[in-house]
Amino acid sequence: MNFTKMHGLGNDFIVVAGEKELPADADQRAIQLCNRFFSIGADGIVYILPSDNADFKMRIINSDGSEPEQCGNAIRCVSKYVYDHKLIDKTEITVETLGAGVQKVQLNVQDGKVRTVRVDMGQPILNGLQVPTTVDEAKVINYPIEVDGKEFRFTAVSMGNPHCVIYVEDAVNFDLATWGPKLEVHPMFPRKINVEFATVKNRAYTDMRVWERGAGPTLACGTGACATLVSSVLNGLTDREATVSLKGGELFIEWNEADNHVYMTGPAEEVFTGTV
Ligand SMILES: N[C@@H](CCC[C@H](N)C(=O)O)C(=O)O
Repeated sequence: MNFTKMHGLGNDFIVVAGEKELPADADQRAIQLCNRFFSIGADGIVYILPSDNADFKMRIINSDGSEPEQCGNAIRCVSKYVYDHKLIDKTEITVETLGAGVQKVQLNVQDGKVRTVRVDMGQPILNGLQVPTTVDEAKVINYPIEVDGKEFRFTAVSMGNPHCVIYVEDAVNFDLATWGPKLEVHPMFPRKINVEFATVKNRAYTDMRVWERGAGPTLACGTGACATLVSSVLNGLTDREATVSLKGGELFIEWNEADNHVYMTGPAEEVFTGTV
């Protein structure tokens, strides 16, 4: 299998193009090839496939073999890949996702290569049961949750995939490894959840660290950054445009009042190619 190793702010993927559909053993391949000690190593495998209603279809498999509905950093990598590898010759493209519909992407090209990518990530889903959580409310904002006798408060947002955002005093030094995995599988989240720990620095800047469903602690999460901005607006903490600072770098996120869509802008990088 030919592959290209790519990343969005250190959230890294084995990108595979040229297959017609997802391989039957996609889960096992991901578990094996994403292993950082015995194989290539990555947070997931991303397949660029043909689509009937968009320029391309993207499917992503997490490093534990599970398939999420959407991935913000992967969609930027896919968009860079198809342009830089000349599979397409335009700077406005569409990418079909499993659970977030067809997304519109704008490529910022300099010297013939894509440098940054702006993605229309669609409308956030806020209904508690639809995120999904077990909370039957139109919005789940600053809601209590108990883990091992400790109470947190979370805001639930789906960007196609489920997120819970928790505000802490110091996200950068927060004990992600202890609380992330416990919250990921908490019974309030029927399809598990991505967990964002955030600290708002000012109305336009937020620190965030993420524990991803199916991948653990990653250096960045695009959908997580979008969920964090939406949560911060719902909690009255930031404006509708803000920078979210992750371990691997910064993403600029806008939640447009007119169309209710969330827009994410950030880089994508190619690291190396190989055959396995
Ligand atoms: N890293 C991603 C999200 C990948 C999927 C996630 N682990 C899930 O299971 O929902 C991003 O950049 O959005």
